[in-house]
Amino acid sequence: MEISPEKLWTQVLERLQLQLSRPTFETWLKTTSAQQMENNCLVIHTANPFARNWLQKYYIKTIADVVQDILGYPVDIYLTVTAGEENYTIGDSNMPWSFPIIPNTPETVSNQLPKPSKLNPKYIFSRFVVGSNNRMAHAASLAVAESPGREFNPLFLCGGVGLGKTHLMQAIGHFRLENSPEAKIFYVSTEQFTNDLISAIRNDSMQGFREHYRDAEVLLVDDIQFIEGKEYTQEEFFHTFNTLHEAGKQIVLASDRPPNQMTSLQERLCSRFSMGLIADIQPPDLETRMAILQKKAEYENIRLPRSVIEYIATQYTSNIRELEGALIRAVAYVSISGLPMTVESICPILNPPVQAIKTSSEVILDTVAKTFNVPIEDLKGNSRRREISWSRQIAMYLMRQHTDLSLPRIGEEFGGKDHTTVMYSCDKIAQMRETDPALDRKLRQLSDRINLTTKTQNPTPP
Ligand SMILES: Nc1ncnc2c1ncn2[C@@H]1O[C@H](COP(=O)(O)OP(=O)(O)OP(=O)(O)O)[C@@H](O)[C@H]1O
Repeated sequence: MEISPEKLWTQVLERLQLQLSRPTFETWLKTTSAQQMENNCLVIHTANPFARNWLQKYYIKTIADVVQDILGYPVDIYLTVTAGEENYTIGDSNMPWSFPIIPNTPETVSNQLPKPSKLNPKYIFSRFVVGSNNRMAHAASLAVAESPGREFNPLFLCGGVGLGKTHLMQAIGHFRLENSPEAKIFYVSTEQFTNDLISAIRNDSMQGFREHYRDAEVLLVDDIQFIEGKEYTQEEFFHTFNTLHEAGKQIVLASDRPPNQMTSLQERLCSRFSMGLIADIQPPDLETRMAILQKKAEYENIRLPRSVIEYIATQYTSNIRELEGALIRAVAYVSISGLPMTVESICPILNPPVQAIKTSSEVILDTVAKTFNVPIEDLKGNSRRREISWSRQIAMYLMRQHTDLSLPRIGEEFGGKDHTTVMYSCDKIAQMRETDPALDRKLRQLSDRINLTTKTQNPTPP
């Protein structure tokens, strides 16, 4: 069935209106329109660069899913703005807040050889701010980039969420490619490695899978903690690791914790992961946070008063992704509202997260169950009823914030859900929170309640 781009977009907007909160829809989507549809690419016109970049960052996948749902096949979504901005192409490193676009891939390619992921053009050494929190990780990454396979092999980068592990890892990849553009630099998430393995088994193409990964000159594997508990992936990764290591090829791994804290990791892998250099990244201090904001603003050509930089940097202390998110929100807000860029203008929209006190999964389940009036068994169950799955997603998100449990362990707390379900829920709530003030308020209240219960249960000794 042929459908015009305008009609298609009207249907997409109708559905998105139901899925997204009102402020989100009104601010970012209401003024969009479809321009054309050609070669499986739907071109959407957005009101201004901020709306375009915001949609690109937070809603491109949601939009693509809805379009695919209506058409029955995937298409690429290309967001544009009016005159003056057309020179940007998606994935262009000059584009403010751009992210590399990974085209929707039809199912049929799953039986072909694994494809290495693209590198984010922004994740280069020159955009990385070095501070006391990441100095060693940065120096080691640079050394590895300059002489791969020599000094630190493997290089194991570890640290909390949003602290620059992926950035450094990909910077190594960019550096190598700049020096030798034909080099086989493979950047994969552990998830992708596992998926490639599964599809190789399914398609009887293990040989191709092995040859592909063992052909890497530099293998960069992100989120290696997700290999925990996956026996067969560990087995296969062990052999890939050995082949590459023996051939003097560089391996770089990133994880949210060091190898010896990864549960259900084979002993032989644990010792291999630890045999090079383990470099950890800590949360940045105030000066480093300010320098990161400053650099980001310079690259994006945004003039930020020092007072604003200082204000944002003081509010967001533990996660650079959140710090950058706050800057994006502030810039978008002043651009749309027409207010000057001052602390007074932006402070109402910058609500730093409530400091989440570490607690037990029971406290979280209990608080969410009481607040939403949903039995704990339902939170742990498989019901897809809207209010139950919504409460479950919120509980998963809060468990990520208020505990040190890994995603697979959180999945276990919810009756054995897969870690990808947990990851999806956490990402979804985190993204919605950014643009939905009512949800943000609710999550703050919940965090406050959880903190209070935890303090009451474990009062600090006088
Ligand atoms: N030192 C830094 N200088 C400049 N930007 C940074 C720095 N550290 C992190 N960032 C930026 O913060 C964001 C999050 O970083 P990144 O994705 O590398 O974190 P991560 O540690 O891999 O997080 P996760 O554990 O969630 O995978 C990125 O946009 C990155 O460019």
